[in-house]
Amino acid sequence: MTSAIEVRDLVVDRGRRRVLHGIDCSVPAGSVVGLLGPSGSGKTTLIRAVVGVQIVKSGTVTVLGEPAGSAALRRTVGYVTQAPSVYADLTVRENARYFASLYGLSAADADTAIADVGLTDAAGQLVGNLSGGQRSRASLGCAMIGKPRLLVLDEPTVGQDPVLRADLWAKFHALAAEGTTLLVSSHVMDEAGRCDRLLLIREGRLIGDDSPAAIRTATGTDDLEAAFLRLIRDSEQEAMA
Ligand SMILES: Nc1ncnc2c1ncn2[C@@H]1O[C@H](COP(=O)(O)OP(=O)(O)OP(=O)(O)O)[C@@H](O)[C@H]1O
Repeated sequence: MTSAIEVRDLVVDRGRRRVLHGIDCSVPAGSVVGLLGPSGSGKTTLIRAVVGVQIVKSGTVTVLGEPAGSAALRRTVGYVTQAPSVYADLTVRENARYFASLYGLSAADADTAIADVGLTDAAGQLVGNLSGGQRSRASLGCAMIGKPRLLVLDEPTVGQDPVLRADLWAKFHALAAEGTTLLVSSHVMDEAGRCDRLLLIREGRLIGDDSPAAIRTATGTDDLEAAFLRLIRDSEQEAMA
């Protein structure tokens, strides 16, 4: 299977601190890959390197065959940050139609994206009046409109109720089945089992890179949270040896 993302020996410093310590990983095309780790472990920094907005100290990040951040990737990579990037003084529909127009797409395409994120009933509402969870879904819908080949989502399910979270994950897999690659960060371990593969990061180092099933087998536990803890312990023992 071809890789949508190849990260080789990536080192990133932020401020005076080393935040990523030589990350190596690849993300297979057409899959949903979860990037999981505790708060402050480096998920957003790795994501920023993938979308090409992070200054890197050394190493390479290749996205869809191009260096991360290349002009050629602007139309093919979608990025949804933790802070919703939609206009608060426009309605959901106006936002979606605006982003659709940037891609030369129709009002119907905008309406489809709104439906995909479960916001049809709120389409006429000003984004500024939406709940936090609705606002992040509006942002996600707008990022999906241009049908990017790679969709990078930083904690997209924060603040969503369980039914909506399940719907969003079903949508992610439907997009992957059509060939889109999704890199989805989360610090909620119960979402890990929904991914095709997992990248487990801790203190700027990758301590797991496999399918949930393989991680369960390797750690001898069905509970992915317990598996993660076991991998942390193993990596600490390795570091001390
Ligand atoms: N602008 C910055 N300047 C200096 N250090 C930063 C900056 N942004 C983040 N960091 C540090 O880099 C480290 C990794 O942060 P990052 O945001 O990548 O973690 P994260 O895993 O995404 O966390 P969270 O789940 O809380 O979003 C943290 O120690 C953080 O304090």
